[in-house]
Amino acid sequence: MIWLIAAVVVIAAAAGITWALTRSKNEIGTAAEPEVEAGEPTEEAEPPSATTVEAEAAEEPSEPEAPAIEKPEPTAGRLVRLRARLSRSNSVFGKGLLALLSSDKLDEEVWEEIEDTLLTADVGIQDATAIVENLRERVQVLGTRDPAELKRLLREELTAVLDPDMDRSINTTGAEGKPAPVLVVGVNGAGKTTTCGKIARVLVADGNKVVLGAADTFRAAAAEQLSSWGDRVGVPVVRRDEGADPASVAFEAVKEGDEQGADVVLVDTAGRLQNKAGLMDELGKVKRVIEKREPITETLLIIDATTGQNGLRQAEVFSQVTDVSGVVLTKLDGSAKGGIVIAVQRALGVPVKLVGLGEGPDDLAPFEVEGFVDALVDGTD
Ligand SMILES: Nc1nc2c(ncn2[C@@H]2O[C@H](COP(=O)(O)OP(=O)(O)OP(=O)(O)O)[C@@H](O)[C@H]2O)c(=O)[nH]1
Repeated sequence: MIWLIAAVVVIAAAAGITWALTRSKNEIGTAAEPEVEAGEPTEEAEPPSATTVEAEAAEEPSEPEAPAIEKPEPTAGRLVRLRARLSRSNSVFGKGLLALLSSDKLDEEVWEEIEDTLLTADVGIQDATAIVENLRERVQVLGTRDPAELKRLLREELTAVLDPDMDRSINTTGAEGKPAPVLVVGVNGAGKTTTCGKIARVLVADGNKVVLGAADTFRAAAAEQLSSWGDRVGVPVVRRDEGADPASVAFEAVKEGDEQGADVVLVDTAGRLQNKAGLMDELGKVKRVIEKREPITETLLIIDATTGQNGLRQAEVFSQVTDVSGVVLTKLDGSAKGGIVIAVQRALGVPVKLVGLGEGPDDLAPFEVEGFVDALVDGTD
C-alpha cells in the first residue's frame, strides 16, 4: 500500500512538472517570438533565458504602428516666417549697400564699391551696372542724403530688376478631369528630391491630390528618399528599381495619377550633366512619354543658390534642353548671395517661383518680390 501511494505521488509530481514546463514555454513563445518575414527561413531556437525574454519583449512593439500622416503648413505667409533666415545670410549685402549709400561723400570710388557689393552678391554685371546708374542719377536729381530716402530708392531699384509683374504661380491645372504633370529637373545635389517632397506638401496643403514619380532611377536612394517624403503626407510614389528607364517610370506615374483621379503628378528626374546630348536624350524622352498621356503644365528647374556662376551655367544647359517655366532656388538660407535671384531670371528669362530656405519639410516658400527685397534691405531689425 505504501508502495502504491508512493507511486501515485511520483506520477502526479512528474505530470505537474511537465505541465508547468509546457505552460512556461508557451508563454515565452507568445511574448518573445520574433516576427518571421514571408519567405525567411525559420530555425528551431533554444528557449531563451528569462533575462533575454524580458529584453526582447521590451524591444518588441506590441502593435505595428501605422505611419502618421502629417498636416503640412499652409503656404501663405511662409516667406514672412522664413524671412529671418534670408535676412541673416543676406544682411551683409543689404546693409553694406545702405552703409555705402549713406557715406559722407558719394564719389566715384563709393559708386564702384556699391557695384562691387552687388556683384559679390551674384547680381550679375548687367543688372549691377543698371542699378548703380539709376541710383546715381536719382540721388543726384533728388539731391538727397536722407537715409530713409536712400533706402526707399534702393528698394525701388531692386524691386524693378526683379520684375514684380512676372507670373510666379505654379501651373497645376491639367485638362478637364486629368492630372497636371509637373516635371522637376536640375543637377544632382541641387536639392531636387528634397524640393519635390516639399512641393508635394505644398500641393497637399492647398488641397490637391498628388502622385509622385521617382524617375531619378540613377540613384536608388533617391527613390527611397522620395518615398519617405510621400509617406509623410499620404502621397503614393511610383518607383522602379535602380537603373530602370526614367521615361517609363514617368509614364507609369502619370498613368497612375490618371487612374487615381489625382490633380497633380510630380516627376523627379536624375538629370546627370554628363554631356548636353545625353541630358537632352534623357529629358526629351521623359517629356515625350509623359505627353503621350498629358501635356506637361510646368517644368521647374532646381538651382542651388550657393553655386553662383557655375550653377547659372548649368541652368542655361537645362533651359536649352527643356522648356523651363519656373525656377526653384534652393539653399538660399545658407547663401549670402541673394542677388542670384536677379541673375537667374535675367539669364533664363523665367521667374523664380519658389525659394528653399532650410532643410525642414515646410522650409519652401513662394517667392514674393516685395518680401524678398524687404529682407535684403531691412535685415532682421
Ligand atoms: N539648407 C538647405 N538645404 C537644402 C535645401 N534644399 C535641399 N537641401 C539639402 O540639400 C541636400 C541635397 O538634396 P537632394 O534633394 O538629395 O538633392 P538632389 O538634387 O535630389 O540630389 P540627387 O538625389 O543626388 O539627384 C540635402 O541634404 C537637402 O537637405 C534648402 O533650401 N536649404
